[in-house]
Amino acid sequence: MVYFHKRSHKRIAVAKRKARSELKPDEWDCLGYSRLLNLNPEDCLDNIERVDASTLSYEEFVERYEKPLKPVILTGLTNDWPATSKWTIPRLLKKYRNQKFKCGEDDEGYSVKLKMKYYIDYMLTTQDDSPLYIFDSGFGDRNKTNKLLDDYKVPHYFSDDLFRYASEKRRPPYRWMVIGPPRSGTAIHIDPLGTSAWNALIVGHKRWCLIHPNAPKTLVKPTREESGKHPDEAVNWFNTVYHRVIKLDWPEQFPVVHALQKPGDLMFVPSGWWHVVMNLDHTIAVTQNFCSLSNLKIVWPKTIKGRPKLSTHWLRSLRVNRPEIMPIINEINRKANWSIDDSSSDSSSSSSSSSDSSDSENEVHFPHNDVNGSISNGNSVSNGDRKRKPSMMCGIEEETSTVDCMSKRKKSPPISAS
Ligand SMILES: O=C(O)CCC(=O)C(=O)O
Ligand SMILES: [Fe+2]
Repeated sequence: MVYFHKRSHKRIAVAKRKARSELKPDEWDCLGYSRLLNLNPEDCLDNIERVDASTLSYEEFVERYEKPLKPVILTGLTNDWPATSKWTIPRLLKKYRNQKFKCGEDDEGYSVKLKMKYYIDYMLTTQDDSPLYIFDSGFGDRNKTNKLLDDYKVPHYFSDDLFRYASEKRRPPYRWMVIGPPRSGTAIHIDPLGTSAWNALIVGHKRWCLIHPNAPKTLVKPTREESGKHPDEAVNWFNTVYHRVIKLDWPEQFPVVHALQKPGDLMFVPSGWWHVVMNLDHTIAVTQNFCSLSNLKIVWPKTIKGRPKLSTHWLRSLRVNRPEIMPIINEINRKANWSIDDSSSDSSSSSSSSSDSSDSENEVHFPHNDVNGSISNGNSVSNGDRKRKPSMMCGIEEETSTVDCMSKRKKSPPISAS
Protein backbone atom coordinates (compact mmCIF):
# COMPACT_ATOMS: atom_id res chain seq x y z
CA MET A 1 0.00 0.00 0.00
CA VAL A 2 1.36 3.44 -0.94
CA TYR A 3 0.32 6.16 1.45
CA PHE A 4 0.50 9.92 1.09
CA HIS A 5 2.41 10.53 4.32
CA LYS A 6 5.79 8.92 4.69
CA ARG A 7 5.18 7.66 8.21
CA SER A 8 1.69 6.30 7.54
CA HIS A 9 2.80 2.77 6.78
CA LYS A 10 4.69 2.37 10.04
CA ARG A 11 2.12 4.09 12.23
CA ILE A 12 -0.79 2.12 10.76
CA ALA A 13 1.08 -1.18 11.11
CA VAL A 14 1.71 -0.47 14.79
CA ALA A 15 -1.90 0.53 15.43
CA LYS A 16 -3.20 -2.58 13.68
CA ARG A 17 -0.91 -4.89 15.62
CA LYS A 18 -2.01 -3.34 18.92
CA ALA A 19 -5.72 -3.16 18.15
CA ARG A 20 -6.06 -6.72 16.79
CA SER A 21 -3.08 -8.63 18.17
CA GLU A 22 -4.65 -11.92 17.09
CA LEU A 23 -4.34 -11.00 13.38
CA LYS A 24 -1.09 -11.44 11.45
CA PRO A 25 -0.44 -8.61 8.95
CA ASP A 26 -1.63 -10.72 5.98
CA GLU A 27 -4.83 -11.75 7.75
CA TRP A 28 -6.39 -8.29 7.67
CA ASP A 29 -7.60 -8.60 4.08
CA CYS A 30 -7.45 -12.34 3.41
CA LEU A 31 -11.22 -12.81 3.08
CA GLY A 32 -11.41 -10.42 0.13
CA TYR A 33 -14.49 -8.60 1.50
CA SER A 34 -13.46 -5.37 -0.25
CA ARG A 35 -14.18 -7.19 -3.55
CA LEU A 36 -16.89 -9.58 -2.45
CA LEU A 37 -19.30 -7.66 -0.22
CA ASN A 38 -22.28 -5.91 -1.70
CA LEU A 39 -22.42 -2.52 -0.02
CA ASN A 40 -24.98 -1.01 -2.33
CA PRO A 41 -27.32 1.14 -0.19
CA GLU A 42 -30.18 0.38 -2.57
CA ASP A 43 -30.00 -3.30 -1.61
CA CYS A 44 -30.44 -2.72 2.13
CA LEU A 45 -33.67 -3.68 3.86
CA ASP A 46 -35.38 -0.75 5.52
CA ASN A 47 -38.51 -1.05 7.63
CA ILE A 48 -37.84 1.61 10.25
CA GLU A 49 -40.24 4.47 10.91
CA ARG A 50 -38.97 7.89 9.76
CA VAL A 51 -40.28 11.19 11.01
CA ASP A 52 -39.54 14.73 9.97
CA ALA A 53 -38.54 16.28 13.29
CA SER A 54 -40.13 19.62 12.41
CA THR A 55 -43.51 17.88 12.69
CA LEU A 56 -42.78 16.16 16.02
CA SER A 57 -43.00 17.85 19.42
CA TYR A 58 -40.94 16.74 22.42
CA GLU A 59 -44.07 15.32 24.05
CA GLU A 60 -44.96 13.37 20.91
CA PHE A 61 -41.44 11.95 20.69
CA VAL A 62 -41.65 10.77 24.31
CA GLU A 63 -45.12 9.21 23.93
CA ARG A 64 -44.63 7.61 20.52
CA TYR A 65 -41.00 6.46 20.65
CA GLU A 66 -39.18 6.94 23.93
CA LYS A 67 -41.69 5.44 26.35
CA PRO A 68 -42.65 2.49 24.12
CA LEU A 69 -38.94 1.92 23.31
CA LYS A 70 -39.51 2.18 19.57
CA PRO A 71 -36.57 2.79 17.22
CA VAL A 72 -37.06 5.68 14.81
CA ILE A 73 -35.04 7.81 12.38
CA LEU A 74 -35.59 11.53 12.85
CA THR A 75 -34.83 13.73 9.86
CA GLY A 76 -34.05 17.41 9.49
CA LEU A 77 -32.30 17.78 12.86
CA THR A 78 -28.78 18.36 11.54
CA ASN A 79 -29.64 20.89 8.80
CA ASP A 80 -28.33 23.86 10.73
CA TRP A 81 -25.32 22.16 12.30
CA PRO A 82 -21.94 23.59 11.26
CA ALA A 83 -20.84 19.94 11.07
CA THR A 84 -22.78 19.49 7.82
CA SER A 85 -20.23 21.69 6.05
CA LYS A 86 -17.22 21.33 8.37
CA TRP A 87 -17.11 17.57 8.79
CA THR A 88 -15.75 16.50 5.45
CA ILE A 89 -12.64 14.40 5.05
CA PRO A 90 -10.56 17.27 3.56
CA ARG A 91 -11.62 19.77 6.23
CA LEU A 92 -11.09 17.39 9.16
CA LEU A 93 -7.70 16.52 7.68
CA LYS A 94 -6.76 20.19 7.43
CA LYS A 95 -7.93 21.23 10.88
CA TYR A 96 -7.03 18.17 12.95
CA ARG A 97 -4.18 16.62 10.93
CA ASN A 98 -1.80 16.18 13.85
CA GLN A 99 -4.41 15.38 16.50
CA LYS A 100 -4.62 11.79 17.67
CA PHE A 101 -7.97 10.00 17.65
CA LYS A 102 -8.78 6.65 19.19
CA CYS A 103 -9.23 3.88 16.63
CA GLY A 104 -8.97 0.80 18.84
CA GLU A 105 -7.94 -0.68 22.13
CA ASP A 106 -5.01 -2.93 22.93
CA ASP A 107 -5.13 -6.18 24.88
CA GLU A 108 -4.58 -4.31 28.15
CA GLY A 109 -7.51 -2.03 27.41
CA TYR A 110 -5.47 1.05 26.56
CA SER A 111 -6.48 3.30 23.70
CA VAL A 112 -4.81 2.85 20.34
CA LYS A 113 -4.62 6.21 18.63
CA LEU A 114 -3.60 7.54 15.25
CA LYS A 115 -3.04 11.08 14.06
CA MET A 116 -5.86 12.15 11.77
CA LYS A 117 -3.50 12.45 8.78
CA TYR A 118 -2.42 8.80 9.12
CA TYR A 119 -5.92 7.54 9.80
CA ILE A 120 -7.29 9.29 6.71
CA ASP A 121 -4.45 7.85 4.62
CA TYR A 122 -5.56 4.45 5.87
CA MET A 123 -9.27 5.02 5.56
CA LEU A 124 -9.12 6.19 1.94
CA THR A 125 -7.11 3.23 0.73
CA THR A 126 -7.77 0.23 2.97
CA GLN A 127 -8.88 -3.10 1.55
CA ASP A 128 -9.10 -4.63 5.03
CA ASP A 129 -12.03 -6.97 5.64
CA SER A 130 -12.96 -5.22 8.89
CA PRO A 131 -11.03 -1.95 9.04
CA LEU A 132 -9.91 0.12 12.04
CA TYR A 133 -12.65 2.54 13.09
CA ILE A 134 -12.31 5.90 14.86
CA PHE A 135 -14.54 5.71 17.92
CA ASP A 136 -13.37 8.49 20.17
CA SER A 137 -15.07 9.54 23.38
CA GLY A 138 -12.41 12.07 24.37
CA PHE A 139 -12.72 14.55 21.51
CA GLY A 140 -14.77 16.98 23.58
CA ASP A 141 -12.30 16.93 26.47
CA ARG A 142 -9.04 17.60 24.65
CA ASN A 143 -7.95 21.21 24.08
CA LYS A 144 -7.06 20.75 20.44
CA THR A 145 -10.23 18.89 19.45
CA ASN A 146 -12.97 20.25 21.70
CA LYS A 147 -13.98 22.82 19.05
CA LEU A 148 -15.78 19.88 17.42
CA LEU A 149 -18.42 20.32 20.12
CA ASP A 150 -19.42 23.64 18.54
CA ASP A 151 -20.23 21.87 15.28
CA TYR A 152 -23.36 20.11 16.52
CA LYS A 153 -26.15 20.65 19.01
CA VAL A 154 -27.82 17.98 21.12
CA PRO A 155 -31.41 17.90 19.79
CA HIS A 156 -34.05 19.10 22.28
CA TYR A 157 -35.54 15.59 22.50
CA PHE A 158 -32.37 14.41 24.21
CA SER A 159 -31.17 17.46 26.13
CA ASP A 160 -32.48 16.46 29.58
CA ASP A 161 -29.70 13.93 30.15
CA LEU A 162 -29.87 13.10 33.84
CA PHE A 163 -26.27 11.87 33.86
CA ARG A 164 -25.18 15.50 33.54
CA TYR A 165 -25.87 15.76 37.27
CA ALA A 166 -22.98 13.40 37.88
CA SER A 167 -19.84 15.49 37.39
CA GLU A 168 -18.23 15.57 33.96
CA LYS A 169 -15.23 13.77 35.42
CA ARG A 170 -17.22 10.94 36.93
CA ARG A 171 -20.10 10.38 34.59
CA PRO A 172 -19.65 7.45 32.21
CA PRO A 173 -18.29 8.26 28.70
CA TYR A 174 -21.23 9.54 26.71
CA ARG A 175 -20.26 11.12 23.40
CA TRP A 176 -18.25 9.72 20.52
CA MET A 177 -16.94 11.03 17.22
CA VAL A 178 -17.22 8.13 14.80
CA ILE A 179 -15.29 7.96 11.50
CA GLY A 180 -14.74 4.94 9.31
CA PRO A 181 -14.40 3.45 5.83
CA PRO A 182 -16.66 0.91 4.11
CA ARG A 183 -16.95 -2.40 6.04
CA SER A 184 -15.97 -0.82 9.37
CA GLY A 185 -18.68 -0.84 12.01
CA THR A 186 -19.91 -1.87 15.41
CA ALA A 187 -20.59 -5.46 16.40
CA ILE A 188 -23.95 -6.45 17.87
CA HIS A 189 -24.42 -5.08 21.38
CA ILE A 190 -26.78 -3.42 23.82
CA ASP A 191 -25.76 0.02 24.99
CA PRO A 192 -24.42 0.17 28.53
CA LEU A 193 -26.27 0.88 31.77
CA GLY A 194 -29.67 0.82 30.08
CA THR A 195 -28.96 4.11 28.34
CA SER A 196 -30.62 5.07 25.07
CA ALA A 197 -28.66 6.72 22.26
CA TRP A 198 -28.93 9.00 19.30
CA ASN A 199 -26.57 8.70 16.34
CA ALA A 200 -26.42 11.51 13.79
CA LEU A 201 -24.83 10.72 10.45
CA ILE A 202 -23.16 13.64 8.71
CA VAL A 203 -21.38 11.91 5.81
CA GLY A 204 -22.02 8.55 4.13
CA HIS A 205 -24.38 5.64 4.71
CA LYS A 206 -24.75 3.20 7.60
CA ARG A 207 -26.61 -0.06 7.52
CA TRP A 208 -28.36 -0.92 10.80
CA CYS A 209 -30.09 -3.92 12.23
CA LEU A 210 -31.87 -3.56 15.59
CA ILE A 211 -33.35 -6.50 17.48
CA HIS A 212 -35.90 -6.47 20.28
CA PRO A 213 -34.46 -6.36 23.83
CA ASN A 214 -36.00 -9.72 24.77
CA ALA A 215 -34.02 -11.63 22.13
CA PRO A 216 -31.51 -13.88 23.89
CA LYS A 217 -27.81 -13.38 23.35
CA THR A 218 -27.46 -16.91 21.98
CA LEU A 219 -29.80 -16.04 19.13
CA VAL A 220 -28.35 -12.67 18.11
CA LYS A 221 -24.65 -13.44 18.43
CA PRO A 222 -22.69 -15.50 15.91
CA THR A 223 -22.40 -19.16 16.93
CA ARG A 224 -18.94 -20.71 17.23
CA GLU A 225 -19.27 -22.01 13.68
CA GLU A 226 -20.25 -18.53 12.47
CA SER A 227 -17.40 -16.77 14.23
CA GLY A 228 -14.51 -17.09 11.78
CA LYS A 229 -11.65 -14.60 11.70
CA HIS A 230 -13.70 -11.66 12.92
CA PRO A 231 -16.01 -13.09 15.58
CA ASP A 232 -16.93 -9.73 17.02
CA GLU A 233 -17.12 -7.51 13.97
CA ALA A 234 -20.11 -6.08 12.10
CA VAL A 235 -19.01 -7.51 8.72
CA ASN A 236 -19.12 -11.01 10.14
CA TRP A 237 -22.57 -10.45 11.63
CA PHE A 238 -24.04 -9.34 8.31
CA ASN A 239 -22.47 -12.38 6.63
CA THR A 240 -23.87 -14.84 9.16
CA VAL A 241 -26.53 -13.99 11.78
CA TYR A 242 -28.24 -11.55 9.43
CA HIS A 243 -29.28 -14.41 7.16
CA ARG A 244 -30.93 -16.17 10.11
CA VAL A 245 -32.65 -13.00 11.21
CA ILE A 246 -34.37 -12.43 7.86
CA LYS A 247 -35.59 -16.03 7.49
CA LEU A 248 -39.28 -16.72 7.91
CA ASP A 249 -38.71 -18.93 10.94
CA TRP A 250 -37.15 -16.09 12.98
CA PRO A 251 -39.29 -15.91 16.16
CA GLU A 252 -41.83 -13.14 15.74
CA GLN A 253 -41.70 -12.22 19.42
CA PHE A 254 -38.30 -10.64 18.72
CA PRO A 255 -39.05 -7.95 16.12
CA VAL A 256 -36.20 -6.88 13.87
CA VAL A 257 -35.83 -3.35 12.55
CA HIS A 258 -33.69 -2.78 9.47
CA ALA A 259 -32.48 0.65 8.44
CA LEU A 260 -30.40 2.45 5.89
CA GLN A 261 -29.19 5.64 7.55
CA LYS A 262 -28.41 8.47 5.14
CA PRO A 263 -26.59 11.76 5.64
CA GLY A 264 -28.61 13.98 7.99
CA ASP A 265 -30.55 11.05 9.47
CA LEU A 266 -30.55 10.70 13.24
CA MET A 267 -31.11 7.20 14.59
CA PHE A 268 -32.82 6.85 17.98
CA VAL A 269 -31.71 3.62 19.68
CA PRO A 270 -34.01 2.92 22.65
CA SER A 271 -32.71 1.43 25.87
CA GLY A 272 -32.13 -2.33 25.72
CA TRP A 273 -32.30 -2.88 21.96
CA TRP A 274 -29.59 -5.00 20.35
CA HIS A 275 -28.00 -3.23 17.40
CA VAL A 276 -25.26 -3.76 14.82
CA VAL A 277 -23.99 -1.20 12.33
CA MET A 278 -21.87 -1.45 9.18
CA ASN A 279 -20.58 1.51 7.20
CA LEU A 280 -21.30 1.23 3.48
CA ASP A 281 -18.95 4.03 2.46
CA HIS A 282 -16.82 6.65 4.21
CA THR A 283 -18.86 7.84 7.15
CA ILE A 284 -18.59 10.63 9.72
CA ALA A 285 -21.02 10.63 12.64
CA VAL A 286 -21.53 11.72 16.22
CA THR A 287 -23.36 9.66 18.81
CA GLN A 288 -24.41 10.28 22.40
CA ASN A 289 -25.86 8.03 25.09
CA PHE A 290 -28.19 9.42 27.72
CA CYS A 291 -30.41 8.77 30.72
CA SER A 292 -33.76 10.50 30.46
CA LEU A 293 -36.92 10.58 32.55
CA SER A 294 -38.24 7.79 30.31
CA ASN A 295 -35.38 5.32 30.74
CA LEU A 296 -34.43 6.21 34.34
CA LYS A 297 -36.31 3.17 35.63
CA ILE A 298 -34.00 0.98 33.56
CA VAL A 299 -30.79 2.99 34.02
CA TRP A 300 -30.98 3.46 37.80
CA PRO A 301 -30.93 -0.23 38.83
CA LYS A 302 -28.19 -1.00 36.32
CA THR A 303 -26.10 1.90 37.60
CA ILE A 304 -26.51 0.78 41.19
CA LYS A 305 -25.39 -2.72 40.28
CA GLY A 306 -22.68 -1.89 37.76
CA ARG A 307 -21.35 1.40 39.11
CA PRO A 308 -22.23 1.58 42.82
CA LYS A 309 -19.92 4.47 43.68
CA LEU A 310 -21.16 6.51 40.77
CA SER A 311 -24.76 5.80 41.76
CA THR A 312 -24.20 7.19 45.25
CA HIS A 313 -22.56 10.33 43.94
CA TRP A 314 -25.22 10.76 41.26
CA LEU A 315 -28.02 10.30 43.75
CA ARG A 316 -26.67 13.03 46.00
CA SER A 317 -26.62 15.45 43.11
CA LEU A 318 -30.07 14.43 41.81
CA ARG A 319 -31.55 14.92 45.26
CA VAL A 320 -30.44 18.57 45.21
CA ASN A 321 -30.81 19.41 41.55
CA ARG A 322 -33.84 17.30 40.56
CA PRO A 323 -35.81 16.67 43.75
CA GLU A 324 -38.97 15.98 41.71
CA ILE A 325 -37.57 12.71 40.38
CA MET A 326 -36.64 11.31 43.78
CA PRO A 327 -39.97 9.50 44.17
CA ILE A 328 -39.15 7.43 41.06
CA ILE A 329 -35.76 6.43 42.44
CA ASN A 330 -37.04 5.86 45.97
CA GLU A 331 -39.73 3.57 44.64
CA ILE A 332 -37.23 1.47 42.71
CA ASN A 333 -34.95 1.25 45.76
CA ARG A 334 -37.84 0.35 48.02
CA LYS A 335 -39.08 -2.44 45.76
CA ALA A 336 -35.58 -3.88 45.42
CA ASN A 337 -34.88 -3.45 49.12
CA TRP A 338 -31.88 -1.22 48.48
CA SER A 339 -30.91 1.32 51.05
CA ILE A 340 -28.36 3.86 49.98
CA ASP A 341 -26.17 5.51 52.53
CA ASP A 342 -25.23 8.82 51.05
CA SER A 343 -25.32 10.55 54.40
CA SER A 344 -21.88 12.11 54.22
CA SER A 345 -22.87 15.38 52.67
CA ASP A 346 -20.20 17.04 50.62
CA SER A 347 -19.98 19.59 47.89
CA SER A 348 -20.84 17.11 45.18
CA SER A 349 -24.51 17.87 45.30
CA SER A 350 -24.14 20.23 42.42
CA SER A 351 -22.75 18.89 39.21
CA SER A 352 -20.08 21.53 38.88
CA SER A 353 -18.48 21.22 42.26
CA SER A 354 -18.23 17.56 42.93
CA SER A 355 -15.16 16.04 44.42
CA ASP A 356 -13.73 12.78 43.20
CA SER A 357 -12.56 11.40 46.49
CA SER A 358 -15.71 11.82 48.46
CA ASP A 359 -17.85 8.77 47.95
CA SER A 360 -15.52 6.04 49.06
CA GLU A 361 -17.36 5.88 52.38
CA ASN A 362 -20.73 5.65 50.76
CA GLU A 363 -22.11 2.31 49.85
CA VAL A 364 -25.17 0.82 48.32
CA HIS A 365 -26.54 -1.69 50.80
CA PHE A 366 -28.13 -4.81 49.44
CA PRO A 367 -29.98 -7.13 51.77
CA HIS A 368 -27.86 -10.16 52.66
CA ASN A 369 -30.19 -12.65 51.06
CA ASP A 370 -30.60 -10.60 47.90
CA VAL A 371 -29.38 -12.24 44.72
CA ASN A 372 -27.47 -9.08 44.09
CA GLY A 373 -25.65 -9.39 47.36
CA SER A 374 -22.60 -10.72 45.62
CA ILE A 375 -22.11 -7.46 43.84
CA SER A 376 -22.75 -5.22 46.79
CA ASN A 377 -19.07 -4.64 47.33
CA GLY A 378 -18.28 -1.55 45.33
CA ASN A 379 -14.70 -2.60 44.73
CA SER A 380 -15.57 -5.87 43.12
CA VAL A 381 -17.64 -4.42 40.33
CA SER A 382 -17.00 -0.75 40.22
CA ASN A 383 -15.89 -0.06 36.71
CA GLY A 384 -15.76 3.57 37.59
CA ASP A 385 -12.33 3.58 39.12
CA ARG A 386 -10.41 5.37 36.44
CA LYS A 387 -7.07 4.69 38.02
CA ARG A 388 -7.40 1.06 37.12
CA LYS A 389 -6.61 -0.18 33.68
CA PRO A 390 -9.54 0.39 31.38
CA SER A 391 -9.68 -3.28 30.48
CA MET A 392 -10.80 -3.99 34.02
CA MET A 393 -13.65 -1.59 33.64
CA CYS A 394 -15.27 -2.25 30.34
CA GLY A 395 -16.16 1.42 30.03
CA ILE A 396 -19.67 2.13 31.17
CA GLU A 397 -20.70 -1.29 30.11
CA GLU A 398 -22.76 -3.83 31.90
CA GLU A 399 -20.82 -6.33 33.88
CA THR A 400 -23.66 -8.73 34.21
CA SER A 401 -24.19 -11.48 31.71
CA THR A 402 -27.79 -10.61 31.04
CA VAL A 403 -26.90 -7.45 29.23
CA ASP A 404 -24.08 -7.56 26.85
CA CYS A 405 -20.69 -5.97 27.09
CA MET A 406 -19.82 -4.15 23.90
CA SER A 407 -16.85 -4.88 21.76
CA LYS A 408 -13.71 -3.89 23.59
CA ARG A 409 -12.89 -0.98 21.36
CA LYS A 410 -16.10 0.86 22.10
CA LYS A 411 -17.34 2.78 25.07
CA SER A 412 -14.21 2.63 27.13
CA PRO A 413 -13.18 5.59 29.25
CA PRO A 414 -11.01 8.21 27.60
CA ILE A 415 -7.77 6.95 29.03
CA SER A 416 -4.84 6.94 26.69
CA ALA A 417 -1.64 5.02 27.08
CA SER A 418 0.17 7.40 24.79
O1 LIG B 1 -22.10 4.19 14.32
C1 LIG B 1 -21.87 3.10 14.83
O2 LIG B 1 -20.92 2.40 14.48
C2 LIG B 1 -22.78 2.60 15.93
C3 LIG B 1 -22.46 3.18 17.23
C4 LIG B 1 -23.12 2.52 18.40
O3 LIG B 1 -23.89 1.65 18.31
C5 LIG B 1 -22.80 2.98 19.71
O4 LIG B 1 -22.12 3.99 19.85
O5 LIG B 1 -23.24 2.36 20.69
FE1 LIG C 1 -24.63 1.22 20.44
